[in-house]
Amino acid sequence: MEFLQNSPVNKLNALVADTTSHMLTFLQNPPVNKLDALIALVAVSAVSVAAAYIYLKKKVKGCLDRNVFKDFKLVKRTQINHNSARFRFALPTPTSVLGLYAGQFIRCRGIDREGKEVIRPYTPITLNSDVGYFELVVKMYPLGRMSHHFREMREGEYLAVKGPIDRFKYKPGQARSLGMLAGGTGITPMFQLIRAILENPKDKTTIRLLYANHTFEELDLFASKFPNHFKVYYVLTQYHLPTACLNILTASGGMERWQQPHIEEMIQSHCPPPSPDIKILRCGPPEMNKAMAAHLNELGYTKDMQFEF
Ligand SMILES: Cc1cc2nc3c(=O)[nH]c(=O)nc-3n(C[C@H](O)[C@H](O)[C@H](O)COP(=O)(O)OP(=O)(O)OC[C@H]3O[C@@H](n4cnc5c(N)ncnc54)[C@H](O)[C@@H]3O)c2cc1C
Repeated sequence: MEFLQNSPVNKLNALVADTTSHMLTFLQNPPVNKLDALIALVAVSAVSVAAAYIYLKKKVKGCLDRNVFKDFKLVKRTQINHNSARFRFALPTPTSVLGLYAGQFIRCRGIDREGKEVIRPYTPITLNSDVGYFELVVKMYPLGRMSHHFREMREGEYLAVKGPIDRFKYKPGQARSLGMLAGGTGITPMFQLIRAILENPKDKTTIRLLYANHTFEELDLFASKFPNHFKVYYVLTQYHLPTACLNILTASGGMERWQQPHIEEMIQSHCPPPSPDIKILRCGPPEMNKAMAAHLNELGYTKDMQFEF
């Protein structure tokens, strides 16, 4: 009850009531001179601006706990292809939000095929504007421990989740331009960030994404809707690479697969050039991350200009 009384919404209601009562007094006792009228008008405007400020600044109260795993019910599972699926989890009420901001992710706990506990990070593709549920897109690897848990998961079962985890804190305007290097499911933290930036009309950050994959419908929609802010380059479809290189890029194992000289050329052509006001984000298989860091260092991107999810 005390929480309800002190909640930002209640404070807003109190302010609105206060403003209304001031306005009524103002109307019932019209000011005798212009100075009184001006003072009254300034007071009313100040209260209204404060009310709007509190409303806009109010923090979304999410459903997660940073220290304790909480269970969320799987309500829908949609197979995307032979090894990837979209999982929709219900939040406690239809109006609840998960409470994750751009750049943040969650940790999920599961059981591997040997019955041992396993914990892995995942990035929901939904934002706080999606109420009542959150969604994960998960690629399940044949030998992956958490992959096993997701492969076996059925609708009606619960997933243990904790968070948010925020190693990369994004603030609109923190970089003039973002370059993104993503491979496979490494797209999920990028997707969350791309959505948050493009859906915020005040955020003018430009984004260039180099994605080691085939096309991704949602990204194409963003690219056509925001041509000045967002460009995506698919490594596997836009470059007519020899079959050997395609195999190199699609498969995950082996460092040499990501060390091809043409990858540096792609970075040079499609990412913002090194500068203190840009950031290059990386997320993909470990071998890819390592090789991309080496390429970026070689091209003159300092540590401050890079971030690995
Ligand atoms: C910040 C962050 C967010 C992430 N978000 C998502 C997400 O939204 N969806 C998602 O599907 N994954 C995501 N991942 C990856 C996820 O955390 C796991 O690494 C992945 O699901 C594999 O876990 P596993 O236990 O099944 O595999 P493990 O048991 O750790 O690995 C077993 C084998 O699987 C293969 N493998 C594992 N990971 C990869 C990989 N990334 N690429 C290629 N082969 C691999 C390798 O052959 C490996 O030897 C994210 C990772 C990070 C760091």
